[in-house]
Amino acid sequence: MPLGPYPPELLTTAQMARADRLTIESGVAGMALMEKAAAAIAAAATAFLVKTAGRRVLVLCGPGNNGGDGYVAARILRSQRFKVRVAALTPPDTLHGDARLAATSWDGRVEDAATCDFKGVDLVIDALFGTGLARDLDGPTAELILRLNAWREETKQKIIAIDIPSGVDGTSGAIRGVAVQADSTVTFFRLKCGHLLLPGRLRCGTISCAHIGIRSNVLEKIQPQTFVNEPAAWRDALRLPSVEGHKYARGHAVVISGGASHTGAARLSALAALRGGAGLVTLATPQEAFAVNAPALTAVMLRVADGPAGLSALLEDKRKNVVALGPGLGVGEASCALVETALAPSPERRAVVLDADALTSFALAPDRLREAIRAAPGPVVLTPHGGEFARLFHGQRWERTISGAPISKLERTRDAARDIGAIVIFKGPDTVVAAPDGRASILAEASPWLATAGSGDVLTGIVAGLLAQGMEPFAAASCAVWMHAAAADDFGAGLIADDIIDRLPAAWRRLVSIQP
Ligand SMILES: NC(=O)C1=CN([C@@H]2O[C@H](COP(=O)(O)OP(=O)(O)OC[C@H]3O[C@@H](n4cnc5c(N)ncnc54)[C@H](O)[C@@H]3O)[C@@H](O)[C@H]2O)[C@@H](O)CC1
Ligand SMILES: Nc1ncnc2c1ncn2[C@@H]1O[C@H](COP(=O)(O)OP(=O)(O)O)[C@@H](O)[C@H]1O
Ligand SMILES: [K+]
Repeated sequence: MPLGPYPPELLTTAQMARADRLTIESGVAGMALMEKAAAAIAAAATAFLVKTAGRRVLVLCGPGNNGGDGYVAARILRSQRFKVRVAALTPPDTLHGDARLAATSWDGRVEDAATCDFKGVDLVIDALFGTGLARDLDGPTAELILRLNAWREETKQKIIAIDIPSGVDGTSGAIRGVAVQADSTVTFFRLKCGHLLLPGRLRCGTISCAHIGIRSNVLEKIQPQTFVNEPAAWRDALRLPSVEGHKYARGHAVVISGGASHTGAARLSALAALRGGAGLVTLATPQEAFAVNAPALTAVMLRVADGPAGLSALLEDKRKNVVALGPGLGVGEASCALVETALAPSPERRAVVLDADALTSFALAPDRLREAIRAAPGPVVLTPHGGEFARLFHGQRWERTISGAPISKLERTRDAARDIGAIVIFKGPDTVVAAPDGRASILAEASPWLATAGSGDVLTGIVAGLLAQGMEPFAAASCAVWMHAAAADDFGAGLIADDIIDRLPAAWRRLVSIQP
């Protein structure tokens, strides 16, 4: 995971605007923030130009404060003797507030961005739109961005975006019409959700976050609920084995196997639960699959449990504190009944992890699952991929709000968690974890090699393993997603699901080395 670490909180564009406002109200001049923002951009540009021995910079400025940052950066770069051109979407004398002040600090020529050329340019700074982008881009602005992206493609020259590539929605990561393809993005104070959510993340290039004089105590008023999924967000909730501990102190997870011809998935989950740190893991198998499972297990224990009655009998052992089911389970009423048994009210606060077929089985009856989760005494974690999410939460099909703003994967996950009353891990390249109380995390980066059969089954097991140890459920779900990605990162190219399990100790070592 080469990106980050980033500051922990992620903001919406509205929250970022509030952070700016609160800072300005506290007595810091808007222009002072802009000078610092521009200095960070100029430093990034200089580093790039020195590396490539480039001298000619084109700054594209928009109508708001993002454009303002651009004018100031242009001035700083010219003072460093780079050859700087500025091209603007609107004439500088039509700007307002700090942007106008910033534009007047540039005493060079201002070209019309609609017709400007990129001849001989070594680097473009994209200062068209930042967090104030309010609607889809079209007309000459859209044409300019398409021309800019084509120039980058053709010449292999680079683009640095100020705050966010223009056209990317900072809150949702959606592309509003068209968007700049940047090589590097310098944002301020905190990342915005749209920097990590797809497709926005793919437009940012490398992301860095500069401090511009906004104090972190503004966050006490803003109360962000979304976090970068990095150890800083949950490391202090992690349970490590204690010197006087024993295996039962680390919990006992039960994973339910499918029938004789579908046993591999649950075995992956079971072994991952053990590597995830559960003290004991039992694979509960139907009798018909016993002979298939038995020779394939060593540290994972095996018990026969046929149907709901068999599972109930197994769960009479109160020390079995987590049940995970779904991988290879089969879709249908039999699986619904097993899920309901796992979730059934009992004096213990047993945790339940539902994945794959355990979710799809309720596609036609999500209310039935909602009821069972409501009655469940312990925490419940659902781990859908895109298809499973769509099947289970098909009511949430709207892509935009009435005002036209895109609804993000983050908001859909948060709504789903609230609606169903469980922690939801919405998997994919930008995995989002959301809790019913509104907290959410987004993974900054994961190896695309994770898109391999059985990889999700491993994640299910890691979640179960962490829950077995009594880790707080939202933290456990986020930590599992991070460990899964860290293990894949450690292995590198050519990974299959079994390799993720083998590399979990490397993820543990990284975590153990970080002080809470
Ligand atoms: N004082 C501040 O508030 C600071 C702001 N900063 C910079 O300011 C940016 C935010 O500034 P603004 O809020 O002015 O917003 P932007 O500069 O991102 O854009 C807002 C302007 O674009 C117009 N606009 C929005 N969507 C459009 C569309 N689709 N087509 C055409 N025009 C459109 C709006 O009417 C407005 O004029 C940040 O991204 C950051 O770069 C930084 O300098 C730090 C300090
Ligand atoms: N392109 C990708 N980049 C990074 N991670 C991915 C990508 N595609 C899938 N993943 C991750 O791989 C896992 C796949 O899970 P899932 O779709 O359930 O697979 P399976 O059912 O085969 O186990 C999830 O953790 C998901 O987040
Ligand atoms: K920009």
